[in-house]
Amino acid sequence: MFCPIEAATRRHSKGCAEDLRTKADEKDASRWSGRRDPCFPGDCFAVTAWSGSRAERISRKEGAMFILASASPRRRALLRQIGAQFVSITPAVEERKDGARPRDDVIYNALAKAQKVAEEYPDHAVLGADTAIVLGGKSFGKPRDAEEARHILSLLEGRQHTVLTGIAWVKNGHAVTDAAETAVRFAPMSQAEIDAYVATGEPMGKAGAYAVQGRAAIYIEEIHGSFSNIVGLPLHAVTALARTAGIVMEADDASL
Ligand SMILES: Cc1cn([C@H]2C[C@H](O)[C@@H](COP(=O)(O)OP(=O)(O)OP(=O)(O)O)O2)c(=O)[nH]c1=O
Repeated sequence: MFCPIEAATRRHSKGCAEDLRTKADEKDASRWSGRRDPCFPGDCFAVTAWSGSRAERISRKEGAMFILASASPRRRALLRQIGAQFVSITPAVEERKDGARPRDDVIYNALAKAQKVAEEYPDHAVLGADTAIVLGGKSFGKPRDAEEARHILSLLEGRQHTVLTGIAWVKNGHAVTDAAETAVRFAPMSQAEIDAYVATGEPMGKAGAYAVQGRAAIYIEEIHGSFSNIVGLPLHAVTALARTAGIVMEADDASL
């Protein structure tokens, strides 16, 4: 069952729920009242009633069942892989990476991304996600530049780390959240191998400075857990969470 967004946020971040609430309040205070009913199974919808220029692009995609709040081509590819019908909108969100509680951070960021888009499209289901890797209690996101990519890879090589992806569905002012964890063991890499890999450009835009679905695959010795989680969207968790919230991801989905 959906929780009110502010409650879901508060669970994962002391003080941050108020930040989101304040922004939303500034935009449209009335949106937060009268939207406290849970979303019942079968309460699905097609994304059809749009207005404005960005919405025109969206409305051409008939049958979209939800909005992916993401700029990530990997997340889009994963959802297409399972036949989900969606449109994507890039949210402008400042991501939180304080490192002390990485699981809370990825859930908070996923919720912030979904909530940002839901502010604009409050009647539609919105999916947000955030991926980080954790090694020795320290969390790493996307590298700023090649130097940082080399540094992160020099820490990962020859060791096991955890990939965490937070996910959040938001609809009608309510949210459900979860996070998936995958253990990944890197083979030892020489400095020359790290330099050559970074020179391909592949690490940029990827949490942990590598792409398991790309050239980095030759350095991945072991994976325990969801593969799609490493690539940015744990498909089992995403669909299971959607089901609990009564969100349908494709038009002819009869699983509810
Ligand atoms: C570890 C790993 C991450 N990644 C990617 C998935 C995500 O796109 C990215 C993690 O960064 P995120 O900040 O989670 O996502 P993003 O900035 O790409 O997209 P958005 O915030 O708009 O949703 O790293 C891979 O593609 N392969 C991998 O092996």
